[in-house]
Amino acid sequence: MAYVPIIDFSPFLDPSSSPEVKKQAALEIDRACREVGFFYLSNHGVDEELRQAMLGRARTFFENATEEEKQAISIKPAGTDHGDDARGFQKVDGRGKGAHEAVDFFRPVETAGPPYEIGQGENLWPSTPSDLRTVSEKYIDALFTLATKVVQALALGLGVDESIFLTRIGEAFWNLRILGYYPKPEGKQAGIGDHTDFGILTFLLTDPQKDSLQVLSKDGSWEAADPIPNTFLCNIGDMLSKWTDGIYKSTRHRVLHNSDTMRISVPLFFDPDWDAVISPVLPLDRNGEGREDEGVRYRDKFVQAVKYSIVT
Ligand SMILES: O=C(O)CCC(=O)C(=O)O
Ligand SMILES: [Fe+2]
Repeated sequence: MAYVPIIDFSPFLDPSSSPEVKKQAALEIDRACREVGFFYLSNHGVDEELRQAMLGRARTFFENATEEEKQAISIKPAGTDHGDDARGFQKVDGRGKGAHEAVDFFRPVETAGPPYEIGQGENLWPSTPSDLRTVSEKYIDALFTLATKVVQALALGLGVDESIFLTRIGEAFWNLRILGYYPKPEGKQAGIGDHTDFGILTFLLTDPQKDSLQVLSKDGSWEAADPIPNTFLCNIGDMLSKWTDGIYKSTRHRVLHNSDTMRISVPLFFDPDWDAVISPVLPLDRNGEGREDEGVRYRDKFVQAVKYSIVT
């Protein structure tokens, strides 16, 4: 029995499903969030052709982009030139953590720059492949629709008024990342060091390779989270953990990639609005108003994440 549960999301997409059926599915998600922090979502409504197009474009980038092109779109320090410390290409050499290459794109933020503050610059789209941007934008749109529905399902499972969540994700800050794990980098481990994601929910799309991603279980063992066809692997980020006063866990995970083939993955991080303040909505006797004094402004969390390089 796999450690991470599979959740059938169709009750939330089928307009004819009864409130009881929806509630049942919401409670299944709730349980996965409390106990594991990860779940596979099946029957999620995102077109398989679009998912494969997204994955395929990411692979084309890592297989074909030249070093010059990677250099041209590499992340530059905020405040200099057009840099913002966050958007663009990076080669992570590992140093005991895990070697990989990544390109990060973020929701555009209204900004006065250049020069730009952290995270507030322009996306640096590569020209290989030439339609990476159009495919990504279509993919992000589809994921946005899905993520909003998942957040509604979370509210239902928690018994919280969904507007508390929806008013803070109307312009949710997203981060689309394309990742390439090259096989057997010399003297290094291909992968990503263990970490938690820091937003609300991550929707992971990967190629079919197994034995790469691992999830830390409650009893301290690392459990495989291998891809399951036609599903998204979803996990909880720190902001959702904060929102639920730690009842939902942002679970640590890592990638150790040892095969001879390059592995491609595409996480979409779905985060709160850039300026949203996230404070605990639980327990419910607080009327879901949250404790503003304990609130975290998402953009401050983001800046901190970039500064201390938890943007892995
Ligand atoms: O590549 C993966 O499977 C996971 C990537 C990940 O955890 C991340 O980028 O935060
Ligand atoms: Fe992650």
